[in-house]
Amino acid sequence: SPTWMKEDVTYRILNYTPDMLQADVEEAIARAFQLWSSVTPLRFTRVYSGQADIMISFAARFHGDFYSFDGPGGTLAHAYPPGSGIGGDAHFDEDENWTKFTTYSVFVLCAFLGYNLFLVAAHELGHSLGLSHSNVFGALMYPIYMAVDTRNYQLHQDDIDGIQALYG
Ligand SMILES: CC(C)C[C@H](C(=O)NO)C(=O)N[C@@H](CC(N)=O)C(=O)NCc1cccc(N)c1
Ligand SMILES: [Zn+2]
Repeated sequence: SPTWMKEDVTYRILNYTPDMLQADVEEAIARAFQLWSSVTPLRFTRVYSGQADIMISFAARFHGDFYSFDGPGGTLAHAYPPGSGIGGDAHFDEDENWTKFTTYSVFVLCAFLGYNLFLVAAHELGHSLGLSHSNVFGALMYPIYMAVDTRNYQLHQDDIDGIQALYG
């Protein structure tokens, strides 16, 4: 599978979801990148203009590529494997409710607040780095989202093995 042929990879946040504070979006994305940089030689640098390797955006329905989003639920986001142009880019479905909380958060009394952006971003960035889905239940790259406590989230060994097979 394709990988970035360099250790320094740039990313740019093109727009924001109205569901969260911009600072919380930026922190969720930065923490998601840190998960992967902590187990690879990769370094991620945020840029604020021009072309970045990984362009991050929120959009709904048709958004200019061949994979339109589907409204609330269903597909939450998608990301392209490493490459030029759209390669590496990650798109998040704006019709989802994005949050920094998880159902384990003390702030959540009962209602399901939505999808944790850090968790989904960590999964999507796995794709942006070249990982495909895992069949290991509990792995970050498992195809189905599971709300877990994200306060001190650790990559599953399967995720570490996968990314180190590409960049170790
Ligand atoms: C065929 C793909 C475009 C599906 C899409 C996905 O895998 N994106 O990476 C997706 O949004 N899958 C949903 C499946 C679902 N609605 O349960 C998902 O939760 N993926 C994100 C995710 C986030 C965090 C953890 C895990 N394991 C999966
Ligand atoms: Zn996925």
